[in-house]
Amino acid sequence: MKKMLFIYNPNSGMGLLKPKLSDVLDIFVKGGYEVTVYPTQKYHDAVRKMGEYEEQYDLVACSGGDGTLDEVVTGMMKREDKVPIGYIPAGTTNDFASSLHISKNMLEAADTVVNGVPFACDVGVFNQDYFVYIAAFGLFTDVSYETKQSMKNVLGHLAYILEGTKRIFNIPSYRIKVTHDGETIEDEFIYGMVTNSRSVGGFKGITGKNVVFDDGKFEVTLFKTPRNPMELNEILGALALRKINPKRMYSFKTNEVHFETEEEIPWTLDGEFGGVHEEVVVKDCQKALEIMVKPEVIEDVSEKKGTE
Ligand SMILES: Nc1ncnc2c1ncn2[C@@H]1O[C@H](COP(=O)(O)OP(=O)(O)OP(=O)(O)O)[C@@H](O)[C@H]1O
Repeated sequence: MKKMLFIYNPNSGMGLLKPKLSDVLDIFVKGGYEVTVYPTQKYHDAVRKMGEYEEQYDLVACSGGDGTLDEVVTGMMKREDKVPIGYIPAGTTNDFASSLHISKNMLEAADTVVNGVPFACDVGVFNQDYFVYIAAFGLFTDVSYETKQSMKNVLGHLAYILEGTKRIFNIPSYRIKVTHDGETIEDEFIYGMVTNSRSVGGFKGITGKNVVFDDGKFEVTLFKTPRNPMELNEILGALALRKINPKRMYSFKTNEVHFETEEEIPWTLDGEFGGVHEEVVVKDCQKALEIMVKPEVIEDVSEKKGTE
């Protein structure tokens, strides 16, 4: 029998897993796995568990929100013996799962874990850390004025806060030197994100078109600081239409981008606090990990699309 480690966050988002746990485990066993189950006990526990296990598992499955997936991916990236990851989304937003068409129905997602196919997916390297689908700085990424939920739904709240600041004009702004592909941009920004995702905080389309997850490239979207109400309105308009406005935003694809600031700025990685940094190097580690997906979606999420 094949061996699976199943890590889940009993506290995550909607608490959907608990009533389905027995059925989920049944699907895993019927799928041919002997399962070791581990409910996370505290913050960062999944990373610790990933770093400690000595058994030879054929698959590591996890269930929880983006934070739990991020921890399992981070733990797997640090291991020599990498195996595919299965994911049952149980959080509130689940941007990444929806990008990979992983079902919100727990039992369907459990079926994909054991009967799906491994998809070699890009992983983001952020200085010494890792992320699955978004590294972001700026508004809402400062823990001191952060509520958990607003970190998740970044763009919704970006629009919300900007609406509220129409008159006050006290939006935190950062002067940043951004370098990618031999080009340098120096400007003032209120918000920026490096993504490998089709939706951010439920906002589909804002990270650009033709996003695939194994092309070795991120989408980088940077929002310039508005200097007057008209510029602010242009940003709000772009957010409402989920479209890039090249006058107010920079948008490009790259496999490596550097951010340098004079002051430390707060970042989030996959919706969790990612520390404050003056210098950040983000690299795309192409096809670094395998994630289980439904066979029929490979063509849609992969760069092979259209070239074969
Ligand atoms: N038993 C626990 N008690 C407290 N925190 C935990 C526990 N297990 C995991 N965590 C932490 O909770 C954080 C959030 O986890 P996760 O993303 O799975 O859920 P969520 O935040 O409810 O979901 P979503 O991100 O979709 O809103 C993670 O950083 C994780 O380390």
